Amino acid sequence: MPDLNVMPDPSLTVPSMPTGTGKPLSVTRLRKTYGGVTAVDEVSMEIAAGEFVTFLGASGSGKTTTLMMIAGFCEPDSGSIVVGGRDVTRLAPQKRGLGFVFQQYLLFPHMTVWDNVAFPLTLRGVSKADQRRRVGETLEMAGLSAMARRRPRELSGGQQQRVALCRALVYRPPVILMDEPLGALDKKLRDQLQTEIKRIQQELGLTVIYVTHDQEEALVLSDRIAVMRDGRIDQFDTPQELFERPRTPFVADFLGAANFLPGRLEAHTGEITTVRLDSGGLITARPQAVPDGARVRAAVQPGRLVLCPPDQGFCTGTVETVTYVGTLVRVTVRPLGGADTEPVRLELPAGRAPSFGERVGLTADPANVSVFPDTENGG
Ligand SMILES: Nc1ncnc2c1ncn2[C@@H]1O[C@H](COP(=O)(O)OP(=O)(O)OP(=O)(O)O)[C@@H](O)[C@H]1O
Repeated sequence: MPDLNVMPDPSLTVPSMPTGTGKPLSVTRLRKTYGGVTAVDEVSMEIAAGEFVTFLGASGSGKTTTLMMIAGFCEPDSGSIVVGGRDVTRLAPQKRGLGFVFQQYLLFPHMTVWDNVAFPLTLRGVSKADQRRRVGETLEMAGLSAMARRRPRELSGGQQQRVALCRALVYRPPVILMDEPLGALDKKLRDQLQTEIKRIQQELGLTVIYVTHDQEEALVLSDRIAVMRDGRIDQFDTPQELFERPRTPFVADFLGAANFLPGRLEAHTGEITTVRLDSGGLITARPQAVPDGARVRAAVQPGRLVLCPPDQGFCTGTVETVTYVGTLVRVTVRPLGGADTEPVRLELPAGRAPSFGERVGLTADPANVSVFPDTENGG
């Protein structure tokens, strides 16, 4: 039974946090080396107030180092960080006023949920009355009001992570930094908390910088994603742009496990680029600044390919595998003839699945086909 004397007055728990609390953040030519390793290499980005930005990349691509420099836990070799117009590059972490949520919840085990969430306010000398109001409304927003008197060990992993989120939100930082905050949770809980994080971020207009190596998570949460590789940003764009207009083969592959079809650039006509594939067919793509005759790779996501009658698309082949994954079906097609016999991967609605062994044609809207120089093969 909770001690009702210390429970917040319900009249004070009506959510009243102002929206639009987030501030813009700009990072200019941030660089960090460790011995001979360049962890972060001249990273620059402008993040708008209220934007949800994710650093996405493989292990070792520099995501955490970039975030830690923004947080102030890691000193950059050069470059600057400006939050809401204030240069914070040389400030100690606690002077930057940013919020953090990490994979490890780092809650105080001996304190109740309420006290854990109130802690940043106590540190900042916020009055008791204000603390009650802010902690109350923050817990309510995260659906934790009923657990205010529990200690962390009496909570599930997901609930503990929500408490950690509340603790970061309670003092309304202008920017919240999150490093794989859902990394330790199972898939179902991750999905649930993703929705909650997004809801709270939108409700409050928070600026969030989020680190993950999980592309699905990045796509669900982000207004924009910075795809990182070897300490640099390959592309910083909306999820849609990254999918539809990947600027590098790495982005095309990392986001959508693209098919890369080797060939030679045949012609540019108006808004269309034509590539003669090694498998014999012609594929049309978005215009690209690649010279005629160059070796190229035409990239197309499995979900952007469409079946057509044999001999009518850019490729004709035989259905090699058909795998149902929920409402989708994954299909591989082995192209007939030509030098290129790599199977092509498709993702189709389950109702449109072809049969094993069927002969099919493949086509794609040119707007969904990217062309990249094939640097390994003379492009
Ligand atoms: N304290 C350190 N000392 C030496 N090298 C480091 C240090 N921290 C990071 N690095 C190196 O810097 C590079 C970038 O590391 P970082 O942790 O930023 O990558 P990441 O993308 O966050 O990876 P992960 O997803 O595995 O956390 C890696 O090559 C890493 O080994």
